[in-house]
Amino acid sequence: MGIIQTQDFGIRYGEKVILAHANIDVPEGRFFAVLGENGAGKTSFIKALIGQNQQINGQIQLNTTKVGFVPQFRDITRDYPLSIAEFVGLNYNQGWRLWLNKQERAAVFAALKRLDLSDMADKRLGLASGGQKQRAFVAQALVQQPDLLILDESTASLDHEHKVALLQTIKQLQRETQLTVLFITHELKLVSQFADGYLFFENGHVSQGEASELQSLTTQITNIHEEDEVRHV
Ligand SMILES: Nc1ncnc2c1ncn2[C@@H]1O[C@H](COP(=O)(O)OP(=O)(O)OP(=O)(O)O)[C@@H](O)[C@H]1O
Repeated sequence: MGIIQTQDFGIRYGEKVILAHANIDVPEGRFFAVLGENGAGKTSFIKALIGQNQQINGQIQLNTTKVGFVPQFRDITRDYPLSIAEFVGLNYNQGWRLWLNKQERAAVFAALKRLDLSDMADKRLGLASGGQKQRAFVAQALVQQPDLLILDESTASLDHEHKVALLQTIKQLQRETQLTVLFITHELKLVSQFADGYLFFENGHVSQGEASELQSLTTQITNIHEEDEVRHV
């Protein structure tokens, strides 16, 4: 049984149809790229999946309650007061508890270690580099050992070297812990080196495919963009 399954699933906002007749089945333990143009419906779909979008029809099933989500935008300015470890530990904090128990602390440090942040656990997050911040965001999402990790454009603001490093870490995690990863991105060429499947949102539909098809999808989409650019000259 797949970890994510939909049957004749759709999303509409009023009269506007975002997605229709979606039938997908994402197997457990895989790394899936979530692709599509701006406004194609990727975020709407993810929100529906985690129960934050009720403007839906048909069936959508998520076969786990343990989901880690790394959102696209985080407002972490230089004066943000928490250390990286405290920030990662916020996953346990419901706004009323100031300290963690022994087990929770151990889970925080395990997540920091996974993301190679042990040496900078006490560094203030506001002063961390872009790459370190992204790793802290992922560590926070991992603390409660999710079965499904969803990342929304986590590599968008990083330079190439840090993009690759973050993807390598996530790939290793997925392989070693049987985590299912949904990686929302516009960086097709980059993610095609790591993903073993994809969901592609386009014109109100979603298609699902294997890693072997990602290369041709990349070429197809790149060609469309190049044609558009030529037309606009
Ligand atoms: N709550 C809402 N009410 C009405 N329209 C919405 C709502 N949320 C999103 N939309 C619209 O639905 C469409 C799909 O948006 P969505 O954010 O899901 O796309 P996306 O593929 O995630 O885009 P991006 O890559 O830019 O993040 C867009 O046209 C957007 O303006």
